[in-house]
Amino acid sequence: MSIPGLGQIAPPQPTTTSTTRTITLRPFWEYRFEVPRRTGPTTVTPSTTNLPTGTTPSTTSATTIRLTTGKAERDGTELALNHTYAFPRGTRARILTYTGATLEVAGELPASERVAQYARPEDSPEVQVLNLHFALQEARKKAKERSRRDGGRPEQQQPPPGPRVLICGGPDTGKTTVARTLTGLATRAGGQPLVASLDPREGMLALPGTVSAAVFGTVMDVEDPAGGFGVRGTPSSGPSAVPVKLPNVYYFGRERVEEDVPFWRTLVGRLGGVVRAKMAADLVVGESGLVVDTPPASVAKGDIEMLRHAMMEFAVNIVVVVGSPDVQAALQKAWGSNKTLYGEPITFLPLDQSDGVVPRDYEFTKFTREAAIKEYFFGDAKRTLSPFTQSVGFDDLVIFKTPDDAEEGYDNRPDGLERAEISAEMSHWTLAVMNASVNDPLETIRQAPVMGFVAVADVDEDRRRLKVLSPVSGRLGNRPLVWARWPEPYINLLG
Ligand SMILES: Nc1ncnc2c1ncn2[C@@H]1O[C@H](COP(=O)(O)OP(=O)(O)OP(=O)(O)O)[C@@H](O)[C@H]1O
Repeated sequence: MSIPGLGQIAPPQPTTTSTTRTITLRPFWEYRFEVPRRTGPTTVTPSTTNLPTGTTPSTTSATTIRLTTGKAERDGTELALNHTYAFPRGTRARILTYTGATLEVAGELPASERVAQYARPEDSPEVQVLNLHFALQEARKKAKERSRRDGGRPEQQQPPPGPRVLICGGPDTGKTTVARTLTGLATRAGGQPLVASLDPREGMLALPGTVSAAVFGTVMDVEDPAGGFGVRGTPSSGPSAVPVKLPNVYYFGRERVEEDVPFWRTLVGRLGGVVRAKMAADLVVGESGLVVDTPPASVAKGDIEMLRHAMMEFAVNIVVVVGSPDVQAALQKAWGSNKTLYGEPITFLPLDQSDGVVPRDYEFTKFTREAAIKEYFFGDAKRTLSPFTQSVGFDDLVIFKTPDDAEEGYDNRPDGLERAEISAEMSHWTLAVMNASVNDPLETIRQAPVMGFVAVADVDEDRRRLKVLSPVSGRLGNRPLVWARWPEPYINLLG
């Protein structure tokens, strides 16, 4: 991927080698790959696979995959036959087939690749996910029957909506992949499920540091490094490969929930309200239900209470615990005998962790975070966006910041914001533009939905002016901006 104006993305190297290979997948086999993060020599991890060799020079800067026969999908979203999909740098993904398929893999050699082979379909961890999907489809069918039969009742007696599923488990167990797959499969079956992401490290359809929810009523972008949950799925000033989703986004501004548990709980409460309203307002959305992706949980760290809070706010009636029996046991003990606000029992389902899940290290998550920020402002290889650059006087902007943790009394401050003095320290940070007025109480501003993000390209303290990049044009002065602690300013966007 090479985006004009971004100095830190290395240009394609003419010396890069590529292979054009044919990969044959039997039913339930998966082709797993990672596109290199940088250009340069790459090595392929040897494996017990049917990966052929054969090298031809190429300048293509991404790995491409074409489905040439059969049917295959990426996390629930089908690949079109004979369409060439280009996967950008840093993509880690798998292409799975239920019935057998042939893929043509070309372009840059993946940094690692293997074919996961299963002697019998039931050996694949995906069978459990598929069975769960079918069970959810049954529940959606019943919700539809109920809402057609009892939908006209007064609000308090409304029937329960479709299944509300919370996906949880330890770190790197494949939670987001399961959430994405269930969403893709539901959308493919004609549903319009709501999806909520409560993990601020990832940021669904938004920059990292946020929690968000959106209706997934249309197909997801197979080429998105985040498999359809990334920033390219959100409205922008450019065209989009697939219809965009309209997320409700709240800015947490920190990496981990434990850094400010009360504020995370507040935002989850707000998101829960949005989700309940959307389910009540739209029959198809209500019947399709909800999928909630959660931050990694550890019993030792006391995260059970965090999950319990999310279960309550979203009236969850199915809890899927991926690869973490201890989390399941603790949740069931704490919450197993409770009922949802619709009076339904709560079902706990264990799922095996797929052996394909790759733990992500610091460098990888930093790369994906940077890539998401760049993509938000500049687009991707297929869709170049031109961010609007404006020079603004210090006195024309109202910026608030979260005070340092060390500050006295911080824990007791209900608003958690203070007016920021603009300084060179703000250079290269992204700021959230809040859907509030600069005159609103600080608490209201901090909990307001996010309209979008801007990046501070430069601060000229002598002239008291800032250079600000925004995805669209428009005056910023009447909207409060929030400068939080995360994501940190790794990159100079104007290079
Ligand atoms: N079957 C698979 N084949 C190949 N890669 C996979 C597979 N399942 C998951 N991955 C990859 O493993 C990584 C971790 O998966 P995922 O994000 O689903 O885990 P998670 O439990 O949500 O992580 P976290 O604890 O950080 O929230 C991702 O890069 C994902 O694309």
